[in-house]
Amino acid sequence: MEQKSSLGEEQAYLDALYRRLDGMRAEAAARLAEKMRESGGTPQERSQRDSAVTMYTDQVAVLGAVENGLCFGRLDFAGEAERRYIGRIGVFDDRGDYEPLLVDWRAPAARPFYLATAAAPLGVVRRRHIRTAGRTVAALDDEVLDLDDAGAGAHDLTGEATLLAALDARRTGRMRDIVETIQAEQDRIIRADLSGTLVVQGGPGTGKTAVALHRAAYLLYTYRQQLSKQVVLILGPNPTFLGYIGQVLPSLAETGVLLRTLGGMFPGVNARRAEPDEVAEIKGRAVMADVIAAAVADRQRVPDEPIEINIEGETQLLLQPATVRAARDQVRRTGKLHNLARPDFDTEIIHALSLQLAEKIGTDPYANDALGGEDAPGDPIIFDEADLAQIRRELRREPEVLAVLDWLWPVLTPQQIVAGLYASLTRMTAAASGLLTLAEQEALLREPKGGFSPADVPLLDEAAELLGEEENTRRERVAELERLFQLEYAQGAIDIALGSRSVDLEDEDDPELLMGTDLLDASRMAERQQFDAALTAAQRAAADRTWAFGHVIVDEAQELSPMAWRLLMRRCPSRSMTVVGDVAQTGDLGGTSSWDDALAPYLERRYRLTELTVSYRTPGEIMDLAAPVLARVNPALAVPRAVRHTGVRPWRLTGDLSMLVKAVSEWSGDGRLGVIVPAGLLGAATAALPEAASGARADLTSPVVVLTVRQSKGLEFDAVIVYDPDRIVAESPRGDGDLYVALTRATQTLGLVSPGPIASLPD
Ligand SMILES: Nc1ncnc2c1ncn2[C@@H]1O[C@H](COP(=O)(O)OP(=O)(O)OP(=O)(O)O)[C@@H](O)[C@H]1O
Repeated sequence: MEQKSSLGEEQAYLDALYRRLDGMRAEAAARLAEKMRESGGTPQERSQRDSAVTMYTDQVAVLGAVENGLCFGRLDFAGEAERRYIGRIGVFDDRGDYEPLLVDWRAPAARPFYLATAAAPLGVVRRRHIRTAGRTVAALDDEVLDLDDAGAGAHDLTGEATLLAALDARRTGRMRDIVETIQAEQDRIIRADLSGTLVVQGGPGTGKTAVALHRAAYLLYTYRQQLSKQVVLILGPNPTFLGYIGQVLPSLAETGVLLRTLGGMFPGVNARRAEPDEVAEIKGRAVMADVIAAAVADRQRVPDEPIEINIEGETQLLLQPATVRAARDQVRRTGKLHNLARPDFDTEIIHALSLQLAEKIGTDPYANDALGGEDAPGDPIIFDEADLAQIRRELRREPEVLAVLDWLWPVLTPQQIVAGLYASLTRMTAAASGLLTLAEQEALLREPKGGFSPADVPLLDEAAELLGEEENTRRERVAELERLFQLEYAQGAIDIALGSRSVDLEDEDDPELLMGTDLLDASRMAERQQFDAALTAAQRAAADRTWAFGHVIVDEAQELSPMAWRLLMRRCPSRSMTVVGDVAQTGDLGGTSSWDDALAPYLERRYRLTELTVSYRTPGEIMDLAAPVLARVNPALAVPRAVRHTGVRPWRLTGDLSMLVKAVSEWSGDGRLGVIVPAGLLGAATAALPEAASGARADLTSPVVVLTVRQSKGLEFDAVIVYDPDRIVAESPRGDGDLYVALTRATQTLGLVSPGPIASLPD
């Protein structure tokens, strides 16, 4: 009875909240439409109008994103009968004195919702979880924070019933936000200080990714002024993963974040080339910074023999190796970057050539005499400074001189340095001898066609740092990107006006690929804004290789190579970072098994390490099976405590791929099944299961998905079948870590299919 009246009471409150939300939406949409209709005006007016369009577009997006689960909690405080409703955004009454109707979950006033316990109630007497379906209240879970209950419950879970309902829910192939059930240990990380580097170590399913995303939302809310200008970067391991998490931030009403993989961190390059793990490992080594530096230095040539240069087809000058060496050393001493130093090098060489030319003309007055040889030789000519300047100007126009300068000190792009290295063993050896073995150097050689791999990106970045960009190249690139972004931006504004949402997901494909509305509309609108584009800070950051982010969040951070860390640290000079990962799950050969090893070069030990200890994903029965594998990977790491047991032990079948096919066809679950196979069997397994989605860009919303361990990283499925665990272990030096990852992807059930007895797992 009491429950029923409470439901009615909460429904009435919810109805009022949604009415207010509808009102706010209508208002924002009307303002946006009005601003979009305006045209003309002074440049300043146009720029103000564009800022307003950006602001209202954001507002419409935010208000659209909070439809589901707008309000999910209520706190009742002791004494003064105060109540606070907690939700996705803050909502104020539009009448009277603007009473808060809903407190944003990120506001300090909402914190007791996540932290209050019976032992430390923070003034709260009751915490209510309001579960909704659309705009209807579906259920209420009350916790009375009573000291008599303090210490009860195995895990001190907050809102246990709501949490378990969320954990038991079928997976959709897209990650959901956890804003309704954030646990205390997670809340402390989400709201940790912005400054400094925070490392979050946690076993599989402890909510690291969820925490990282909510932290981004929290930081943007709390430090909006600062971070909306400087942008928060979230770096994830692969495009599938970014697709998986891509909806979380918009559902939390945050769009001002840049999501990227390492392969997308060099503007203008879409690094998707596949390569063997062993090759990626070599490219990730710290010593590659020296190899790239040597490769740049190697392009500053000193010839073995004097170079003959013909001036106007008649006078021959000789450029001596010693002259070139002296010029090169002189220019190197200035410390300027390679491309930016080229004019200095030109000056040195032209100066030397001009003296030579002057001397030639001076001692042979007929040399340049158009009449030639009739007159008697005169006295040597003395050149003054103006004559010499004239000679230098002429030399700078001589095609042969220019060609020689280009050969001795070419202006280069980072792509030319890196691809040039891979294209020639001579170049490779010149740069890498003493740093890499000959076999390693040879392993890096490759066909020039086919683009770059993700492991090349830190090398391109390193080269860019050493080359320096010529201002006009940079300006041209930014202009081109601005043009594309104007188009995207215009499209985004139209999409939002039509009520759909857009995410700033990494665009792996054609950046001009527009969806939804008519391209013409978008380009017309882009034209209108040609001169005063309202690029968002995130868009600017995406286009600018040297952008310094306000905060960087790295997920699956254990996979980053030393070279990748180097790139990332350059993008985050403030070292305000959240580094999230599990050193037991490292799969990449260039990744780390120790946070100290990875971070010491930049931070020494000045980082805060915190741990997540409870696994929300993986049931106890599966965690028990995985525990001995973890002990082999790193006995010092604790097995996360599973938050729930399902009563279903992992099952096993013996047989080959046909047995796997049978097991998949007999799977009767109505959620999603992940089939994890050794990398060497992906092709065969995909062929055997033609209905399943598969591979690097698998559609995770399909009922059955076939993946390698690497591809399954960070993902989860209702049920998982792992095929041939021993082969997974045997395939890589990090095989035990891989098996640990594979075993811990299921939220409900795990099955093992193997051609024989499984040596890598206990019976
Ligand atoms: N407080 C919570 N409330 C509800 N669900 C949660 C909570 N914390 C974590 N989860 C859920 O547990 C699952 C695992 O979370 P997540 O993927 O963030 O873990 P992870 O530590 O990143 O795992 P992995 O190391 O395997 O990548 C997700 O479905 C997530 O939504």
